[in-house]
Amino acid sequence: MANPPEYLTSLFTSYAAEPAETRPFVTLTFAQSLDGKIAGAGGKQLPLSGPESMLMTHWLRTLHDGILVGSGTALNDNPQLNTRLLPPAPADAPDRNPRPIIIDSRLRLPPTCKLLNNYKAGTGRQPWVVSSEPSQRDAEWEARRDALTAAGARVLLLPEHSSAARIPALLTLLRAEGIRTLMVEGGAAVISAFGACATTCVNTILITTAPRLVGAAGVGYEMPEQDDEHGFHTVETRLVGRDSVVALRRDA
Ligand SMILES: NC(=O)C1=CN([C@@H]2O[C@H](COP(=O)(O)OP(=O)(O)OC[C@H]3O[C@@H](n4cnc5c(N)ncnc54)[C@H](O)[C@@H]3O)[C@@H](O)[C@H]2O)C=CC1
Ligand SMILES: Nc1nc(O)c(N)c(N[C@@H]2O[C@H](COP(=O)(O)O)[C@@H](O)[C@H]2O)n1
Repeated sequence: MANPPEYLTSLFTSYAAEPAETRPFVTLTFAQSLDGKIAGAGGKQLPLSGPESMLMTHWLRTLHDGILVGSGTALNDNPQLNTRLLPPAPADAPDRNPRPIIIDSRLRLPPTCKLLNNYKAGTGRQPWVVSSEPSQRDAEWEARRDALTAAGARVLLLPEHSSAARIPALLTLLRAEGIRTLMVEGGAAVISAFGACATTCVNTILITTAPRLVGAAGVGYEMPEQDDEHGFHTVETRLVGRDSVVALRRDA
């Protein structure tokens, strides 16, 4: 298959061509177990998606300008967030990899991480690391900022906000930097933060559910109760390999 499956492109064609001026279109997406866990005990990274739905996730990545994870995921999983599972594209085709974006208030991302190594090797876009300038001079934060910049990252600064205002401010910043479509992959704190403002900040929620149980010690996430009148409605339900994929869209 040389292009994303039609059921994925059709989720976005109706609106992603005309992004709002002030915020990107946001797709919140992750894989979970039947009992709603996204990782194992102690945050152990789990291969929840089967090969077919993992491939789908890589196609989904091609449909977004940016791919965002929190620093917890970046540290725990050392992810690549690229499209390496896809069949090779023609040499003259545009880069299909989305821009990796890490929310990292304390700048904990290691300069030796795979995202920066891939960028240096030409197999990934330059990672953007979004932080907030400390309220007082902080030599450690400055040293980490300088080390990340020297390793190739771009550090973007978000003004300090209350926790409820941070996601809207982040989206405004990313849209001003040219991100029109944003795929949010996790982890638990980031999913919960986007979930809390989903009715204004998220356009599509796409959840892959794998047929396994992780148990109570696994890592879960929080979502607010869905409001039938103003909430999301189901636009896709399908089996992808052994996993079920459900997509919800927020009413315009
Ligand atoms: N199954 C799946 O699809 C996925 C699973 N995971 C799993 O999730 C776990 C990591 O989750 P967490 O530890 O919760 O880390 P996280 O990836 O959610 O990152 C938490 C960090 O993100 C930043 N952050 C979060 N919310 C913010 C907000 N509202 N404003 C500003 N900054 C904010 C902060 O720096 C915070 O320390 C790992 O076990 C990983 O394997 C991660 C991604 C996808
Ligand atoms: N779709 C999906 N299925 C799973 O089973 C997963 N564990 C994840 N995790 C997310 O993907 C990131 C890893 O990406 P790379 O393979 O390194 O490109 C991981 O950090 C999570 O964000 N996703």
